[in-house]
Amino acid sequence: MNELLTPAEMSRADRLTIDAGTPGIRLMERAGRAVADATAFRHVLGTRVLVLCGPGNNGGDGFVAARILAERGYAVRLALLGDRSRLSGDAALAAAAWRGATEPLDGDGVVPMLAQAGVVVDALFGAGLARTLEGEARRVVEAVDRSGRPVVAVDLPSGIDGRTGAVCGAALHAQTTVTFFRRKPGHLLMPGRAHCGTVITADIGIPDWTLREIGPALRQNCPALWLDRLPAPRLGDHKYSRGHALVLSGPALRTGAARLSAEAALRAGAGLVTLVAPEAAAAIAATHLTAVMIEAFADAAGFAALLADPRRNAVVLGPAAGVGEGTRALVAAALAGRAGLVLDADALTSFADAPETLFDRVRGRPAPVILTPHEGEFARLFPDLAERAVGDRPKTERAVAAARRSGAIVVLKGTDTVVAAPDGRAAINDNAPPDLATAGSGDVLAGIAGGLLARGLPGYEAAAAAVWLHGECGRRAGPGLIAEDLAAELKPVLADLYRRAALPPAEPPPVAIRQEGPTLPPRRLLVGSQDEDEPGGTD
Ligand SMILES: NC(=O)C1=CN([C@@H]2O[C@H](COP(=O)(O)OP(=O)(O)OC[C@H]3O[C@@H](n4cnc5c(N)ncnc54)[C@H](OP(=O)(O)O)[C@@H]3O)[C@@H](O)[C@H]2O)[C@@H](O)CC1
Ligand SMILES: Nc1ncnc2c1ncn2[C@@H]1O[C@H](COP(=O)(O)OP(=O)(O)O)[C@@H](O)[C@H]1O
Ligand SMILES: [K+]
Repeated sequence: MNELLTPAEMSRADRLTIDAGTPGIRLMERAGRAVADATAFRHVLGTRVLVLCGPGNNGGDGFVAARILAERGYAVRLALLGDRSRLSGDAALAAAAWRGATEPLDGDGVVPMLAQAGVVVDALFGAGLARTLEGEARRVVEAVDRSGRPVVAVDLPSGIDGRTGAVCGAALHAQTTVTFFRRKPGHLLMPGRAHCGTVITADIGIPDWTLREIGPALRQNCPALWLDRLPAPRLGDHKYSRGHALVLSGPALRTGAARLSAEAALRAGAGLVTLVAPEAAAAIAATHLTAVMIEAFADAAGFAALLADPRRNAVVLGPAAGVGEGTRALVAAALAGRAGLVLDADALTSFADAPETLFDRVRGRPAPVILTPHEGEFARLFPDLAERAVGDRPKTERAVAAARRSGAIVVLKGTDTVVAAPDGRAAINDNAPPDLATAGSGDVLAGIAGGLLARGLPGYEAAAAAVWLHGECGRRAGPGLIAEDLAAELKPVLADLYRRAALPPAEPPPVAIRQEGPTLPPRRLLVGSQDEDEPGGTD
């Protein structure tokens, strides 16, 4: 269930299913029924429902939902953007089965309709949104948003680009979004994610084999991607078999960032962690660290000598390391060695003037390199791929392009952190709370990634697991968290993961929407992971 389908890939899944014998109208019936279920789940009988339909199949789903809700006894009012005679295909069939009135829809007329509505079903535009909203379509979307009425969005909140998560001129904010078969990148990428509310993924009868044909590259970051590479400690393990991570400290007054990384690497399960520091910094760090060991070095040659022991299999370099030639030399020394490498913060910024000199050393290196830039650092290394430079190119594509260019695993951080590999794999993370936007939180992430490299995880899996674990730690630590709180949360988070890994494989997910028969009670739907209070929890 963690595959993400672009609208083009979804339309291919649709086409493959239809070609294999399921009529399109049946898919639309199930989609509309899922929307009706989700609406009825949150809004009791007696709520006035306003269904706003657009000119395509998204509108067709709206006609079906309207019919089913009316059959269930809801007072339903339906308005259509554009001319009914221009509806075609399945949408025309769905409209023909709607027995109520079809009112015209425009920016002025919708205002009194909204005043009477208890809930709005947004079936204006979904996967087929093709350009910036303008004219009446835009005025309607803006009026609905201004009204503050709860919105159940069909597939996507109208105005959100399903491929990129971008707002195309204007976009609704939904309380619930019901999508079909698999989520779309726009449900996870910002700002789309902030418009979706709770995302429900309904099974409408598209078979999983279509995914094999399509081969989607994008995933939601979740344990299924990497849990098999993260075994619980085993009988017979000893600390050296669990790997040894080195974390580079900054100078005397800047040791905190590396200490955060080092403790996180140890909590993530590296058998040993050594903080390596210039003399004066080592003395200061020594007053703060216990299980983390400390070694001092004088210069890049001394640092390289510390890496010579092949058991030292992971290095974290960058947090508060300082920007300039000194850090560049340390990065070069680390890249010349055989350890897996996490380059963060100053280790990235130090190459802003000549990123190719970094990438030249990364490409073809046998051990993995993980780069963990936030958007600012990313723009320094990949100016042509920066958010501001690329218009509507989504974060996923920018991260994959950067991974291909650099030869590294790229973790492009933010609310919607993307992990990308040079081979084109990419995962979008959605479990991180905004509380993580606090000083030092990125240092903890770099440390977790380094700890997982030390444990032997491959680069992509280490990076994706680190991002997810970091998000879970943030959720557990909760509001008011500071970076110091995060690493300790790895204990319960890992305990839970190991328990999960030891369980027998899960039952296949329940069929979401019953296809025929009476339409009354809401049925089980498949719900996004963050939404335990939705109908997925009932049956
Ligand atoms: N795929 C599946 O498996 C299933 C898909 N299903 C449903 O179908 C939906 C996709 O349907 P879709 O392809 O007809 O696209 P949709 O979102 O209705 O929009 C197209 C219409 O909008 C118009 N239009 C576009 N942009 C515009 C703008 N800015 N401003 C104004 N107009 C604009 C565009 O006009 P045109 O570009 O042709 O001028 C066209 O008329 C999908 O989201 C899901 O809900 C389900 O039924 C179950 C199975
Ligand atoms: N609004 C947010 N929601 C979720 N995670 C966030 C948010 N803002 C930042 N983060 C996460 O917090 C971390 C911040 O890292 P970074 O910007 O390097 O900060 P620092 O350098 O202070 O450690 C990253 O992992 C980022 O993904
Ligand atoms: K919609």
